[in-house]
Amino acid sequence: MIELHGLTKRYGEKTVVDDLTFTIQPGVVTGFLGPNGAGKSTTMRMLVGLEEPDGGSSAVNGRTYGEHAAPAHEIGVLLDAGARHPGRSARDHLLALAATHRISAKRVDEVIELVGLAEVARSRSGGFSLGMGQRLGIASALLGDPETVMLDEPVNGLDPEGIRWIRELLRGLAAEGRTVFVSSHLMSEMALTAEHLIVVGRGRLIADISVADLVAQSITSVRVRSPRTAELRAVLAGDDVTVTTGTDGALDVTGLSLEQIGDRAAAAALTVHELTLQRASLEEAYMELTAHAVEYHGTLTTAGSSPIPTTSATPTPERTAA
Ligand SMILES: Nc1ncnc2c1ncn2[C@@H]1O[C@H](COP(=O)(O)OP(=O)(O)OP(=O)(O)O)[C@@H](O)[C@H]1O
Repeated sequence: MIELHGLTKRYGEKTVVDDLTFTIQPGVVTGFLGPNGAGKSTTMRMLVGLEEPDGGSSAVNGRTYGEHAAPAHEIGVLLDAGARHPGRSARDHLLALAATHRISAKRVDEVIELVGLAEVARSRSGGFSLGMGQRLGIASALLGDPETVMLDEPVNGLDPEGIRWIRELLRGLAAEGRTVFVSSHLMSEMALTAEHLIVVGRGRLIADISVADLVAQSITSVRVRSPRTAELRAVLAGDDVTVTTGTDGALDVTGLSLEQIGDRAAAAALTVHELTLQRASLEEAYMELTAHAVEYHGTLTTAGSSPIPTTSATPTPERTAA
């Protein structure tokens, strides 16, 4: 388990991690999401004592990182896959790490096998591709068979097969009852890997929410199709109701539930050929959550997005029909 209480970090005038409080539970993969510069890496670095917080506290498996006598058995981390001597082989790199915790060479060979580096384990790691480096970083994290695993952007540089492999690996580690905390700025990836999400923007907590709840909150409108569109439009009209017509003639309705629409159509004896909930994709829900927290905008970023909900209890803002 990982616990943060009011964790805060400032660099000069800028607060890059701002009063973060949340708990990462064992048994599920928790995704740590946020735009570039949101403070994810800084948070992770503080959790393992690589940065000193300016406020708040954190604990891994019930104790601060520094209180653990053998931290590699408590928390395995991948923070920088390039952090290795290029002249050393993968095996020697792992043996050196293993020596700090009296971990056996047998365990080194096990993790090499687990991450699929057996064929290149004795070659200079300086020649490794980005993906091979990520695999070596993951092997380092797993070396101590830790209860908690924390990986910063582990899919960086992996090919599709590698991405699928890490997804299954993380889910497997969680299924064994471990705490798995993994950062990404890609919702699409986290949607497939994580069951729970911590979303941050500009150092602040935006959402602490299960993927299932985020999906449930992302219902944005109801699509209804009828051969008597004009009459249906009239019976649905109301102050807080927005009805737009799609190119195929179907109506897209916000402000009424699926049941209310069905009841009104039935009361007016209007035949309905389709009545479906339209959900924003998780990617859209995430973009809405973080719209105001994106620090570095590309030229294609649209202006005037919805306000950010500040807690998990706040529903995803509804997409307004144009
Ligand atoms: N050592 C440092 N000195 C000054 N500013 C820093 C330092 N480390 C990080 N920052 C700043 O802190 C902010 C948060 O950075 P951080 O790397 O934690 O974000 P991130 O969410 O991991 O982003 P990314 O997805 O781009 O890796 C950024 O504005 C970054 O420029």
